[in-house]
Amino acid sequence: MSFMEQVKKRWVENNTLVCVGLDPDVEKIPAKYRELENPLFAFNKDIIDATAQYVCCYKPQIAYYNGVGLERDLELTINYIHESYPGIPVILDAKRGDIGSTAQMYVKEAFTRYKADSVTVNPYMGGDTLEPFLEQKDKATIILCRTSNPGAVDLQDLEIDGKPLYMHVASKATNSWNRNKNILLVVGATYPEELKKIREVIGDIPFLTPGIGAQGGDVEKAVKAGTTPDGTGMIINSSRGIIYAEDPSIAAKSLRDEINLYR
Ligand SMILES: O=C(O)c1cc(=O)[nH]c(=O)n1[C@@H]1O[C@H](COP(=O)(O)O)[C@@H](O)[C@H]1O
Repeated sequence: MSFMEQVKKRWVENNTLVCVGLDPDVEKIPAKYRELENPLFAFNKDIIDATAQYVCCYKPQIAYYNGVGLERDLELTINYIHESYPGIPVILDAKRGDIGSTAQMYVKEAFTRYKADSVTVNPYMGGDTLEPFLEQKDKATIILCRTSNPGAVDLQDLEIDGKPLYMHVASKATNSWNRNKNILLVVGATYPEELKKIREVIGDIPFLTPGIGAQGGDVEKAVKAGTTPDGTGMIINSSRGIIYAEDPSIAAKSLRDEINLYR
């Protein structure tokens, strides 16, 4: 099953738009895990077992593994999700983007080495850098459009030909780039007005929406602005808000229920 088919199935059958971000900081996880050979994997495994029934996706951020030389923990984590919870797709958050020949290697990294179902990419080097990803018909390419951070305004909001740069990204993603219908857009929950504006022009292309929980985005505003008329169309990510919660299972369930109140 393709990434999109798996996500749509989880949206409906598990009634959830929640994505748990697997961003374990080796300095912040409890001491009992730090002594183990694969500390991040052991930590993630407990989070995954506690939250699987409440999620439509998992999203590990590659820097938490590569940055500390624990890539093996990332491989073990993704394998564990595929083996123990088939049907829950994995987004590798790597925000890649480079000339075609290098992008081919990034494709290998995401889909052959790590066996992710989808990867985040930065489109600001242009359409040719996305091609190697877009050709992977069963995988999804998740393109940064309007990000959740305060500095998103610095460049993404600059007006070109009467509309902000992020709207140009949104229209290319709806038209020329999306011939295989395997694109999603990153639009942050911290900017509900932009979520609404982008939703108005892109039809039912799904959003990956980070920014709730630790970054303070408002769930009600984000859900009302970003969902499609059938109440889906969003993958709403929380990382620190769930993985460091006193009880990650309760935190994931509460987020699912809060989102479901508004869609
Ligand atoms: O592509 C992303 O996932 C992403 C895009 C964006 O605009 N903002 C953003 O926070 N993210 C990622 O989403 C996660 C947010 O983490 P928390 O703030 O802990 O929930 C991190 O993995 C970020 O790298």
